[in-house]
Amino acid sequence: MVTFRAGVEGDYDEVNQLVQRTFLNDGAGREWDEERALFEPARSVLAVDGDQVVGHVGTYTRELTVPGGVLPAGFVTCVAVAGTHRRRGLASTMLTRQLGEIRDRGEALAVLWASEGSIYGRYGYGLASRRLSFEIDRREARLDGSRLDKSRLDGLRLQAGPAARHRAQVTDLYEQARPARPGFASRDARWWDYRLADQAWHRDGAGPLQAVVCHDGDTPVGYALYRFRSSWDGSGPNGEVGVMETVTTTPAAYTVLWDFLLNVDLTRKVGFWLGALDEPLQYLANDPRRLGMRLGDGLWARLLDVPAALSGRRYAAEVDVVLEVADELLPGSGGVFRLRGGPDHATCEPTTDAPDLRLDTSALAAVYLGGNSLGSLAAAGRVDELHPGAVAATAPAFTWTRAPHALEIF
Ligand SMILES: CC(=O)SCCNC(=O)CCNC(=O)[C@H](O)C(C)(C)COP(=O)(O)OP(=O)(O)OC[C@H]1O[C@@H](n2cnc3c(N)ncnc32)[C@H](O)[C@@H]1OP(=O)(O)O
Repeated sequence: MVTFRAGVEGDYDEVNQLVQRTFLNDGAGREWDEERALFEPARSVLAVDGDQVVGHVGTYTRELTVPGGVLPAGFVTCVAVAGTHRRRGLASTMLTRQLGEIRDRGEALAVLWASEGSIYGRYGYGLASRRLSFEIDRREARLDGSRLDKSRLDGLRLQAGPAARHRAQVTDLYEQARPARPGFASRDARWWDYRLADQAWHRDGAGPLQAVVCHDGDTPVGYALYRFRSSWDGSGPNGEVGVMETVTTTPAAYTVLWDFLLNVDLTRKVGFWLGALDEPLQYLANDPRRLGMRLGDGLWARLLDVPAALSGRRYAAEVDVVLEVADELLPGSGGVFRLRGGPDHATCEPTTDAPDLRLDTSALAAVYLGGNSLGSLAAAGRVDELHPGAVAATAPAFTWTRAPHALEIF
């Protein structure tokens, strides 16, 4: 019989083996101390059959930047059920129990990256951010010289080398950028150990992790993490630059860093898998089509405490609206709420007033980070307008200056 329990300290190895197997990795040589250090056993839910762990869902305790704020959130990870025990409801039981735990800890929302897009909607998650991936033929693509203000680029200089050597500057820049960008997640020392860990098996044939830091005078203003992959074919050099992330505090730093990444001798391609939907590169390139852009999904979000989540973000325009939120899985998290908000204030409280808009919790999650328009969800029939004009009056408030951007899969 399968039973469920919280994790304990000694569970990591068995959980890791289960996760490696279910993700179709052989697990060989994938012992990873930096990942082990992230494991929060008490936040895991395990399914156990006899003495065997046959299911797991995990949660990391982190902060998530939302429009105009930073909130504690449950970062859901390592959802796995053994092949022998699938489609019997084990994941549903664990994921539901996990959502209760996240809510009871006072975290207003949960976020995750989905292995398959069809899994999480049924648990109230909504696709809240998207990513653009880039596969750039660098002989065809370059930054458009006419858009580069050379006077602003003067005085910027680059310093490159093994990523670990630049850790202090990189972490500092990330902390400066984090509060302003929805989708960014807190990274304490353990998370930086993990991010900068340079496991050979993780390189997928590429070289060691590199950092390039841009300085304006003595001040660091941006960095990129990347790897080179050396390759030669019959016609000569065919190397690649694989960009992991770029974080900048000025537009000039962004331009200089991408100019560097696009102009590495002996390379032909630049890959960037986790770009933002509004990645500035697409507005700087001489020919955006040459950037090989592809749309992908990003963070899925699940609201657990609607008033805390909605009052914890800010709004691009003044809004005063009553929302009826249906939550089939966790009815206690739904209800009717009045949201009053603007660029520098927000309150959200249960109300008995008549609702202006009716939507389910996954539709609200989809617009929560500002990555989807409420009007688009309404066009899909996922928001009911109960008061004429309510969609048009509310949609602009839920947008934000920048698209949400999740920099890393966890
Ligand atoms: C955040 C993350 O970690 S994402 C990673 C998710 N994990 C993986 O992809 C690893 C490989 N897959 C697995 O381990 C399992 O198939 C899981 C965890 C995805 C699902 O576990 P199960 O115990 O089989 O799920 P469960 O029986 O509770 O099914 C719940 C529902 O989800 C559906 N479902 C489950 N897996 C999938 C899937 N891969 N694709 C589409 N639907 C799915 C089921 O059909 C079921 O639907 P229903 O409620 O309409 O009947």
